[in-house]
Amino acid sequence: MNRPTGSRRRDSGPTDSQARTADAVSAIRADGLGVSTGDFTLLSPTDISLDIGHNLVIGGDNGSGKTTLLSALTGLLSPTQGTVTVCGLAPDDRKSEFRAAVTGLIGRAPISRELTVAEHLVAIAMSWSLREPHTAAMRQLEELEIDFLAERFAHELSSGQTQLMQLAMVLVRPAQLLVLDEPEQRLDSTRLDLLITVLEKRSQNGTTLVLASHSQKVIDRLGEEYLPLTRDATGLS
Ligand SMILES: Nc1ncnc2c1ncn2[C@@H]1O[C@H](COP(=O)(O)OP(=O)(O)OP(=O)(O)O)[C@@H](O)[C@H]1O
Repeated sequence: MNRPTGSRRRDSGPTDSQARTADAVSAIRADGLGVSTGDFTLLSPTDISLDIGHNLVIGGDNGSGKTTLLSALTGLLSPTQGTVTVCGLAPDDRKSEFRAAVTGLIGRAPISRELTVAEHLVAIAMSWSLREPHTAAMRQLEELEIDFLAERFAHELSSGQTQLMQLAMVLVRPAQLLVLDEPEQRLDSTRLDLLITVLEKRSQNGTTLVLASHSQKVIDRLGEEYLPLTRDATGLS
């Protein structure tokens, strides 16, 4: 059974309003959540109890089930055993109530060759009815220090710049809970420090972060709760 290895909560804890909300609903409640296909285990049974306003980093070796777990938490994949709620809802990425509460980056988000970097973010900001979508888009690009790429087409970027753009596409819209799969991918150490600072700010503003990561820096700075996944014997091939 996978379980978090104990709490490393911030001294300050959640704000009063977060605590009140947490009384009513958890960020994540998973009991024996598992995924298997035939006799092969993708994710061994996993328990998670995470309060709103706290962060979870999921670690573990390659193939231990991190992406599978994030996919189950975001409704991209259905668990084959156990139960799970996220922000009090059954994960279903086609339900507008769930999409309003939970967003994330798992793998690559689709991009259009017809749109510039800024236009991708403006489209997302408009779809979430942000009042000044262009301003919101530019602010987000500035926060990740890629505003100089605003007028480039999205397919004209380096791999690290593409990663930052994809993170910006997720960060530009509001969400209670943010799920990121190995956000450190393809980032140099300066950009990784910047990303961690941006995520710390989101966390301080009340967003719950759920990250999978191989980066010790991410684990140390964002992993209030740490869940190292292990593969079940039946998962070894
Ligand atoms: N579509 C699939 N069908 C069958 N098995 C799969 C599928 N996707 C992943 N797996 C297997 O499930 C297990 C967990 O994969 P997963 O991608 O969740 O691991 P991970 O911890 O995210 O790995 P990494 O650190 O390499 O990203 C692996 O053994 C993998 O080979």
